[in-house]
Amino acid sequence: MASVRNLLVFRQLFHKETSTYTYLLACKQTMKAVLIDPVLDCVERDLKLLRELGVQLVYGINTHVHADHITGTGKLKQALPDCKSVLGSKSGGRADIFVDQSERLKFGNLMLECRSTPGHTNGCTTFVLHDRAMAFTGDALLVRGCGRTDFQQGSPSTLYESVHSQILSLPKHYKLYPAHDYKGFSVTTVEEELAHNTRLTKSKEEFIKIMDNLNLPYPKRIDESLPANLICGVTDPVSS
Ligand SMILES: N[C@@H](CCC(=O)N[C@@H](CSS)C(=O)NCC(=O)O)C(=O)O
Ligand SMILES: [Fe+2]
Repeated sequence: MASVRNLLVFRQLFHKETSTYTYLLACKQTMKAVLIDPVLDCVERDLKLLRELGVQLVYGINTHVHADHITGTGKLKQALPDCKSVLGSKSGGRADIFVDQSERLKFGNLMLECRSTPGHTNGCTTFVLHDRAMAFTGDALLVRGCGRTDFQQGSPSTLYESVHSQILSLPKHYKLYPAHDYKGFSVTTVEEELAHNTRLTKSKEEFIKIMDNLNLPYPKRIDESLPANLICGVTDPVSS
């Protein structure tokens, strides 16, 4: 039997317009796959890649209800009826499977641990692949930054606690993969972020001040994205 280190097919995909990363993970022994944070505009690209790699999508996972783009999970489910959508239970949106702290999602012989990391939104979830020392942090932690806390259910105090207790407490060598990057980065590690994160290396009081004064413009597509993502990115209510 192949060692777990050789079991993973991994692809990091990018949506340029919203600087969103989508991750494809698949088990080489069973060819079962998951997509983390697929984007509606990129569903054809992702379906083609799944076909080319010969893998079967079992879960379309959203790390949270996104505010800047529409999720691809609803459209993927229409194309691949065996695929189930996954969302954190406190998200307030629709999905086939709701996950909570410490639950596990199995795909073939690989498994993701779900860690609740609220603060950017209530339902934000980080997915950890311990076998490969990788974590998918959504918008809770970005490379050298973090998700904003000024809309949805944002709370700087909650985000600070979440990131420190659930992400930066992982072993130092763990690789961290964010849902977005605006500065040209693709991946980081726990060790790097503990040393160099421009916000989360500060005290909690300083962090709250920084977050309360970001003054970022709202995402351009927020008005269409939020309502669509609450129903899995599709307007047909039967196909969540
Ligand atoms: N300009 C982009 C939106 C940029 C943005 O607000 N990004 C979010 C993540 S998507 S909810 C964020 O948390 N950013 C944190 C930061 O420090 O930049 C657009 O118009 O789509
Ligand atoms: Fe977000």
